Amino acid sequence: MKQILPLYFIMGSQDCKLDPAFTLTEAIKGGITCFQFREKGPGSLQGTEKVALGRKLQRICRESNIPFIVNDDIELANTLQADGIHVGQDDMPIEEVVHKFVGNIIGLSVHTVEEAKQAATHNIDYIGVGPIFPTGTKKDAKKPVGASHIHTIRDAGISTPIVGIGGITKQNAHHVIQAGAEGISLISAISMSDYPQLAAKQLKAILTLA
Ligand SMILES: Cc1ncsc1CCOP(=O)(O)O
Ligand SMILES: C=C1C=NC(C)=NC1=N
Ligand SMILES: [Mg+2]
Repeated sequence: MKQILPLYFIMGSQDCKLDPAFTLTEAIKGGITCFQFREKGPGSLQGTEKVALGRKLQRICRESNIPFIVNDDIELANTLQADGIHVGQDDMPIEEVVHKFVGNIIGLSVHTVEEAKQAATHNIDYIGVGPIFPTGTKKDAKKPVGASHIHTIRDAGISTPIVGIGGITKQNAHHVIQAGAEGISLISAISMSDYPQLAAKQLKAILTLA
């Protein structure tokens, strides 16, 4: 997980300023360590178009040995033989995901310390803790918890690998690492950039300095 979590890019076509394949290719050149295909919400693709884009982005990841993770959709994750799946608290119960998902990386969204404690009782590879900062990308995001919440989770004795998520930019990314997260996961800081390779490079540099 240590190699995978540092700079965890998440994107769907609905989040993308430029062409998704171009943005992903550039982000990989810029040093992302993991990619999550999250085709969801207003303006996202459905059905065969969603599968086709997933396959296209998975191919780009495979060429560079970057783990390809699918958000929420276990049928899609199994159809694509994705490396991992990420589910939310109100998606398929984690016991069912562990049982049904054929790949090997399982991630879970976590907001409260209680949810983090629950997650630690399952064989989960990482938890996505957030939203850390205010975000406009996820319409139904919960109240921002601040980077200190990661510290609180660590103080509760939870050692599950953590990526922070929500409103993370090159200006605030260091707070997330200093609070005890293994990495940062983000959408718009790269997906809305005119220069996704530079955006990824700058975020990666901050991680090494944090
Ligand atoms: C998927 C998700 N979960 C909590 S906040 C969020 C959106 C993160 O997007 P951004 O990095 O653009 O704030
Ligand atoms: C909601 C999410 C939280 N964390 C991660 C890593 N991905 C997500 N889709
Ligand atoms: Mg979800």
